[in-house]
Amino acid sequence: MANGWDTTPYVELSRAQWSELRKNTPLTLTEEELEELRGVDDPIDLTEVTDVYLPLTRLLNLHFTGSRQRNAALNTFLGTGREPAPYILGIAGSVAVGKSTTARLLHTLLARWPEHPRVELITTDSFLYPNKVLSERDIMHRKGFPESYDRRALVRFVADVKAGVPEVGAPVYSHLEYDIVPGAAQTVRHPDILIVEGLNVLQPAPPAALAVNDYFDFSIYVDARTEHVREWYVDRFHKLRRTAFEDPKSYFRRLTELSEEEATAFAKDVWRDINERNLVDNIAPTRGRADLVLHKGSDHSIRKVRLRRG
Ligand SMILES: Nc1ncnc2c1ncn2[C@@H]1O[C@H](COP(=O)(O)OP(=O)(O)O)[C@@H](O)[C@H]1O
Ligand SMILES: CC(C)(COP(=O)(O)O)[C@@H](O)C(=O)NCCC(=O)O
Repeated sequence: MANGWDTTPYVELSRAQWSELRKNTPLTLTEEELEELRGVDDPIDLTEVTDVYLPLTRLLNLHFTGSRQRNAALNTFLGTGREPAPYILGIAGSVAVGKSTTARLLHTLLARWPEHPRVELITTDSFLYPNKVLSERDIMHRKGFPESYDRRALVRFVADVKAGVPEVGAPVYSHLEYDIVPGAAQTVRHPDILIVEGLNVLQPAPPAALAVNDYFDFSIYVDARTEHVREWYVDRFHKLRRTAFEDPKSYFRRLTELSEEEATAFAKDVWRDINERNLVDNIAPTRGRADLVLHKGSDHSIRKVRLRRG
């Protein structure tokens, strides 16, 4: 408080308060569609879509419109007739926190608004160096850490989309093969909205360079207590052992042969040595930079929302 003014840059709302802000936004998703979008071991239900995601799409729709108006003002000033630049939305958070479910849900929900039907999603794993390069640099155990990504290529990709390049290509990462797929590519074609999801998307740039978040119009950090995310990581690991790892093409196939106890110990070690370290050292410190924080409780459900207002 300075001179009686509330100067904190954040508004923190309980889930109940936030859900009021849905106003009359309609629910456009069915139970079957949600089933398709839900990540491995993510218990999200339609109540959470209604309470949390509908107000969020309402906010993003308003913000998108404001951003288009700002763009148009600039074009009028410059006397240029450029098409409006794509709106870029970043989504950050730990491994196993459920970022991909948030990203996939927003992808589907935002595309159902008439103002922005063309929404594309890219995950930053596409910009991980291939395993061969990671091995040569002796950083295979650092997959997911900032240095394991080709950050220049990622920034160039987002800069090109933002600049209105009609077709922008990116590599493809396979969780199954645990590597970049040789020769595979995905193409983003001038969307209304591009969602960029990944662990490190809120990391600041090195001096005199630009970071991917310099192109973001809005950013979301998916947050939970570290001990809860660890439990989710270990539970998901067990689930993956019974599903994806059974695939003959899975990089992790040998892990299906471990006993339950050995598997728990293995997952806890990977969590502690890789993912928790990355969370504590690189990811969590970027939370304050997000425009919106979705905070989850121990049962994965979103309990609080923090919005940056200035
Ligand atoms: N080893 C794996 N095999 C198959 N799918 C995986 C594996 N690890 C993670 N995934 C899937 O990849 C996606 C991204 O996971 P992750 O980076 O942990 O982020 P988050 O849980 O926040 O979405 C999720 O949909 C997850 O279920
Ligand atoms: C592929 C990931 C680095 C996430 O990539 P993102 O799309 O968030 O950039 C991560 O899911 C991962 O595989 N981490 C390595 C450690 C582990 O296997 O848990």
